[in-house]
Order: sequence, then structure tokens, then C-alpha cells
Amino acid sequence: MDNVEKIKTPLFSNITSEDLEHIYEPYEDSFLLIDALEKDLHMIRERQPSVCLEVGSGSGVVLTALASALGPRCQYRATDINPKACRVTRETGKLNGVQIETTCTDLVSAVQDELKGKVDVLLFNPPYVVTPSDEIGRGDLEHTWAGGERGREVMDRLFPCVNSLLSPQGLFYLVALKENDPDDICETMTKFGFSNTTLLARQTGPEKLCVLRFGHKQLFE
Ligand SMILES: C[S@@+](CC[C@H](N)C(=O)[O-])C[C@H]1O[C@@H](n2cnc3c(N)ncnc32)[C@H](O)[C@@H]1O
Repeated sequence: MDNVEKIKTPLFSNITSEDLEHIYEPYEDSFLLIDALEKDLHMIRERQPSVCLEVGSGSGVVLTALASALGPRCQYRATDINPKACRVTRETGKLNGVQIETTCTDLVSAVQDELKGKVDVLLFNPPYVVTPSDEIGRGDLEHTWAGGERGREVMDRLFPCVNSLLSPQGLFYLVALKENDPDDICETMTKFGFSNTTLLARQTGPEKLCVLRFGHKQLFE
């Protein structure tokens, strides 16, 4: 499509091999989310976002890519349960001229009061791999992929918080795997008052991934 504005993949030469023993190396799912944001950039820009929040920012490449395209008028916030990921997220932002404020917390616990109703763009590329429940949180790397039953145990805990975090015009972008049952995710989010769109879907090796976008129902009526 000619009219799609490009989002540059950020530099991430700041990430050392030692970091990669603890944090998620940008991979196909990260780039799928960046591609989905590129596809939706016109809609994001129209909203003149003031706050973008990425949950589980890992290396920070996704939020940095979005921030580089949107510019400095917006506040860029990130959370991760892993303090090393928070540090690398800030560094990746800095390397690309973007300021990202990070908070080390479980999902959005430490920021949800402050950011209530203010988040215009919410991003989550969750740990989505189907694993035994007790693999969740076993270590830094397990945090990056272990999703427990149906790969849903971590992302499912964020869904009830989305309504109170998003601004009235806010959009929520979520990466999901076929095994996570995207139709059921959409049904769950419908119950919380959201409309959904599948923005992109891609087979990457054995994984069938998609990016879902949610917005308050009345926005799309
Ligand atoms: C699949 S990685 C995605 C990293 C990055 N957003 C990307 O797309 O490359 C999932 C990230 O979520 C973080 N994470 C896992 N469980 C979390 C939780 N309960 N709260 C906050 N972050 C979490 C992990 O530490 C990891 O950085």
C-alpha cells in the first residue's frame, strides 16, 4: 500500500549478549507488532495521543519504533516485571532519541491509578506460549514466553484493567497466538465493552501469530 507511512525499526545495538541472557531478544512477534502499528499509524496519529504505554516492553524496540514515528509531544511509558528489561528499554529509547519512563511492576499494578483513563495507545506482546502454569515466573527468560494454560494466564490478567486505563479514544494492541484462541479473547473483550479488529496475521515458523486491536465499542459504531 503506497499510502502507509513507514515506521523505522529502531537501532538496538545497546543490547549486549549478557542482556540477552535475561531479556527478550526482538523477534518475529515484536516486528509483527511494529508492522501492525505502521499499518495503523494514520489512526493513531488522528488521535494525537498524549500517553502511550507498553506493558512488558522487554528490549523496548516496539515502543521506541512507535515513539520515533509519533514524536516527542507524547509521553512514553513502559512496564516490565523484569528490572533489566526496564533498563534496556530506557537505553534503547535513548539510543534512538526517545525518552521512555519505565516502571518495574506486575502488568500495570504500579501505574494504573496514575494513568487511569489517560492511555491513548496500549501495547502488549505478552508471554503467550502454552506451558505448565508453574513455568510462569520461574526466571527472567521464562517471564518472556511462559503463558501457562492456553498461553493465556498472563494476558488474561490484563484484560479487566484495559477499560479503566484507556482514554475514551484509546486503542489497545495485543499480540496473540492461534493456541491462545483469539476468537475467545475477542469475546472476552466484547464483554468488557470493546470492539475488535484483527490487524495482521502471520505464520512465523511453527507459530501462527496475529495482532488484535481493541477500542471502546462506541468509537466504532
Ligand atoms: C514476549 S516478551 C515481549 C517483549 C517486547 N515487548 C517485544 O515485543 O519484543 C514479553 C515481555 O513481558 C514481560 N512480562 C512477563 N510477565 C509480565 C508481567 N506479569 N508484568 C509485566 N511484564 C511482564 C517479560 O519480562 C517480557 O519482557
